[in-house]
Amino acid sequence: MSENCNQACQSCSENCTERKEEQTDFSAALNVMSSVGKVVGVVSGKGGVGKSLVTSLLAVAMNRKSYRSAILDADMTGPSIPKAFGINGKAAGNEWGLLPSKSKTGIEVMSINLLLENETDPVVWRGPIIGNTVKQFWTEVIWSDVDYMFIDMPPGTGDVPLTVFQSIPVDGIIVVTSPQELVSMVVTKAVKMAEMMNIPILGLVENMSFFKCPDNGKEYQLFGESHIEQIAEKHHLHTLAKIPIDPKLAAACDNGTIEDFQENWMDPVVSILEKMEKKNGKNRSSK
Ligand SMILES: Nc1ncnc2c1ncn2[C@@H]1O[C@H](COP(=O)(O)OP(=O)(O)OP(=O)(O)O)[C@@H](O)[C@H]1O
Repeated sequence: MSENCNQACQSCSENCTERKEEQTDFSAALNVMSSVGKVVGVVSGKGGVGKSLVTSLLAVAMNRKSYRSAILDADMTGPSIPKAFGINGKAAGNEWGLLPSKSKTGIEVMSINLLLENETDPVVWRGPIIGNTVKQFWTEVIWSDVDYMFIDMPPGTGDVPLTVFQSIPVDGIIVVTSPQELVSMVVTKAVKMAEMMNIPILGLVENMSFFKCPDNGKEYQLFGESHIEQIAEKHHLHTLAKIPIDPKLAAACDNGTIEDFQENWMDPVVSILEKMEKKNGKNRSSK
């Protein structure tokens, strides 16, 4: 038994012979210097549907509304947030913790790419190490007075999303999908995971919904007919936004100018976020 034992077996991770109960509380404490308001997880059932793009657009939209927003990039093996914001430098630190990088409009960002020697270095780590690193982004980063934190979750419903949901107090999640056949099944998996973790789902965002031809103004459903409304109805959810395929959007992500991109697709989500409740205020703001 550790000499600092406080008999709280439910939240203790020590492998100890005196254990009386299984560990059931995996929550991680926020850095004492941090202050974080509402935490929104952005998830997708599978990769490549535009989860990082939606995370970035949400942070930008809330920032434009004068809320202090931040992005915790938990997508360790495909960290694309710093690139979309044109953040190249390395994250700094002080004796109390790591400092997030700031975008040009003041959005705080922490991502594994801000810590690696070269941004092209692959993260070839086992699940538990990746999960612990995400936890450290919560416990060891000094998030200064954030109103809305968006977590770009790793795709799928595996080990790392589970660790994030268990250790970080997420107040609500947004599920990003694209209009393809498999979507119904993968959305159902993401929705079921959120339900199992007891986290409210704020709604669905369909990305790559359609392409609007600049020549004739017609909308084409390049990935086939959308079934988002039926999926939303099946799960008693709302479709919050539909984002078109837009080459200018891809270019903005590629050249780090996502903050200059002027579109109001996220406005309905902004109103939902403004009204959302904090699920559990405990341990949230420590300042
Ligand atoms: N609506 C869109 N129009 C044009 N390009 C898009 C759109 N959505 C996403 N893209 C582009 O598609 C690529 C993948 O998007 P993104 O990184 O957001 O996906 P993701 O779901 O986060 O992927 P993963 O989780 O697998 O890393 C990016 O290059 C992005 O710029």
